[in-house]
Amino acid sequence: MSVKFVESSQLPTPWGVFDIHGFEDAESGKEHVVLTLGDVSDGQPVLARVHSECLTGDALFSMRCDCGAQLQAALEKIAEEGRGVLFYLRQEGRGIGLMNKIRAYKLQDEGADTVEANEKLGFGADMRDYSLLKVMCEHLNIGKVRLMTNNPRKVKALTDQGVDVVERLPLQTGQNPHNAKYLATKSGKLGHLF
Ligand SMILES: Nc1nc2c(ncn2[C@@H]2O[C@H](COP(=O)(O)OP(=O)(O)OP(=O)(O)O)[C@@H](O)[C@H]2O)c(=O)[nH]1
Repeated sequence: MSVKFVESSQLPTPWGVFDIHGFEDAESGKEHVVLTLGDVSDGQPVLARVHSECLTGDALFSMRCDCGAQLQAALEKIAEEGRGVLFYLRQEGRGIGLMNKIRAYKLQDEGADTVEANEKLGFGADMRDYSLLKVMCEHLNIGKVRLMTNNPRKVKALTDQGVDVVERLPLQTGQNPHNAKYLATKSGKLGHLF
């Protein structure tokens, strides 16, 4: 594992002043960030969100997915509790990258669902790798989490790396007519729990 901690600083947000921790993967050149609020290293379960980058949803307000709404809801919930962690992983497009995600969108415009579109481009349905979470959790001394997700793969990924997921909290928000088919495919083909 070539992921290394780089530096920490502060990040004021509309929901409070978070700490921001930078990590880089020398092998892939990818840079990731983790936001924390409060003392997350005290051994108590930490309210957590593992979020994969979605430039279109997180930064450009896209309604084709539920990513931006989930990101905001997660930060709000962490702020409400005054303690928690957001792992922001730069695995755009479920790991296929931004340009390929736009190619996949075009195929979806033409009738494919989100899984078929990935496959037509020669990718698996979900190419994400969560193994870097181990280094991040160890660095922050996080051993137990209450995970905000609808995705059972994230629960398994953390558990496989020795992080105890003591609770899964559904994160259902951002549904709209533009993402109805996408969300139905996630629950029908990708095993998302809704
Ligand atoms: N390939 C592809 N990726 C997409 C599409 N729509 C959204 N994404 C990506 O899907 C990922 C969604 O990430 P998350 O919200 O962390 O994960 P999730 O699997 O939806 O699980 P939870 O939100 O935790 O329930 C992001 O990387 C998005 O860029 C799409 O149509 N095709």
